[in-house]
Amino acid sequence: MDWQWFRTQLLTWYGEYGRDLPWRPTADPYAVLVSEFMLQQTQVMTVIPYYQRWLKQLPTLADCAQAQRQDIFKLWEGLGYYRRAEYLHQTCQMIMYNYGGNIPQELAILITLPGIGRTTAGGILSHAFNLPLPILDGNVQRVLSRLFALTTPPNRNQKQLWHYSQALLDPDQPGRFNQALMDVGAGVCLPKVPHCGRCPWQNGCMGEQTQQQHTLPVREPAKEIPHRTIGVGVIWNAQGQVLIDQRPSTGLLANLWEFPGGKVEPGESVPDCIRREIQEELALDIRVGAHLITVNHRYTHLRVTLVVHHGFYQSGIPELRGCQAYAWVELRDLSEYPFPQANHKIIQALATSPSPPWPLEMAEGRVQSE
Ligand SMILES: Nc1nc2c([nH]c(=O)n2[C@H]2C[C@H](O)[C@@H](COP(=O)(O)OP(=O)(O)OP(=O)(O)O)O2)c(=O)[nH]1
Ligand SMILES: [Mg+2]
Repeated sequence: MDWQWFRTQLLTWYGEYGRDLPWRPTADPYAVLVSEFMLQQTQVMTVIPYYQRWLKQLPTLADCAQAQRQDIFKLWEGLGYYRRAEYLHQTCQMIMYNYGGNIPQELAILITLPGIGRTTAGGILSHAFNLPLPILDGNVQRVLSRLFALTTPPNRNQKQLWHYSQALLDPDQPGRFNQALMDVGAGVCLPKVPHCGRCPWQNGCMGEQTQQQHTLPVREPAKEIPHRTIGVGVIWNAQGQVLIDQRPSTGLLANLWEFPGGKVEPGESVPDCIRREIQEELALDIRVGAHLITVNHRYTHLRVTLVVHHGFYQSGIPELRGCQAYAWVELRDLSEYPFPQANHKIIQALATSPSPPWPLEMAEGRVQSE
């Protein structure tokens, strides 16, 4: 295989068509680290404003290490996969306290840090330190599967894919090479419609030569995503504040705030579910009132239908039974807390209903879907 041909083709193409992205010109390893975390599972266009805001508020690794958890989550809100925010925070703290504030330049060490897998480590080391380490995210897996006509589904073919990513990599300009490879994946070798006519590797692509560019990579049949109906209560107290709680530090949507509630059990009505959940999670007695909104939302591994009712505090002192913290807050202060994506519609519905004191039971229910 003439690896040099692939390198020259790609880097020449990149010089002309490479994207102008805010993290590309930087030589600051911390800025590269932030960009790599944000780009895990998230598209470039979505990441850009988050990246810029993050570096404005936390310009150095030390700033990030010392930041409050709450501020970290707030800066990440809306970007999804919130685990990444927590890992990035922890990683910066570990680099600060265990490695004197310098990002370790050894792959074997770097991948021991929270949230850093081989691809993220390769991205950081090649970009920030120009070390010859390959990457293999979803886009790269697709490009390589086509380029070498690999007919095994990528999730069962990791070893071979890593091998190709390493073999192709330009040892002199690994940072540029990896960036260019990502641009091919994001702009040319697209999942549904590969633009082979614009590809720097067209003449060397075994997938195209065998007319498999539309069928590769081979996908394994997708699993059904389970669906759950969730009863959710917006509980009001006599001061016109509403009750929110912070989800546990592990599991789905860890550390985010929510309106208390949970899964409706078989045969249970939604109001019964809300009463039970608030008893189970916070040990409070409430009365359930009018329906506020129903929101359908799809997370990566779960689809939920949130059936939201108003509710009224009756009695009890909150106990933290299934959550980390709780707070009674004014409606206008809700925006200070990081919530799951699906909650924006709930908060919007609250903002457009009349403010308390008002006959809460009379509130009109509205149904809204995806
Ligand atoms: N309670 C609640 N759940 C929400 C909100 N927003 C949101 O996306 N959800 C999602 C997160 C979860 O996938 C689901 C709630 O399920 P859960 O995991 O809390 O269920 P649960 O209380 O029955 O807990 P468990 O018995 O499974 O531990 O709904 C919200 O404001 N309140
Ligand atoms: Mg719950």
